[in-house]
Amino acid sequence: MSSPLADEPVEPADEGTEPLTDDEYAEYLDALGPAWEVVDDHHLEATYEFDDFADALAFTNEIGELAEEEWHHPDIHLSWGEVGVEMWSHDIGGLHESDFVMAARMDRIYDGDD
Ligand SMILES: C[C@H](O)[C@H](O)[C@H]1CNC2=NC(N)=NC(=O)C2=N1
Repeated sequence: MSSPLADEPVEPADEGTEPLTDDEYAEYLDALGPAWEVVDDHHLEATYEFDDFADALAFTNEIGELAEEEWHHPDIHLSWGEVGVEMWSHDIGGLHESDFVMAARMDRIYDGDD
């Protein structure tokens, strides 16, 4: 079941915006699925599991299309049966609401609800 966050627009941070603090991002993290964690108060991380490389590659391509549509891009590590994702706002050097929306959108694709 994906998060209502996935229905929010992806509105990347304006230049000069401060990254979210742990208190500020807590509500967004709570709204995401259990796959996601915040690392070093800097980025979101998740690992999605698949039956084989072909399925992992297909998912990689789907989230790549999402990233291009929204012009907000994850770092993706593609392996046999696994896709590792890191999500943060490079322009501000940390986390923004748009990163949590993207994470929820990726969950929705993984869950097949998209
Ligand atoms: C130059 C280009 O607009 C920027 O690099 C955009 C593209 N995609 C992006 N993706 C992410 N995750 N963070 C950014 O700051 C970002 N900025």
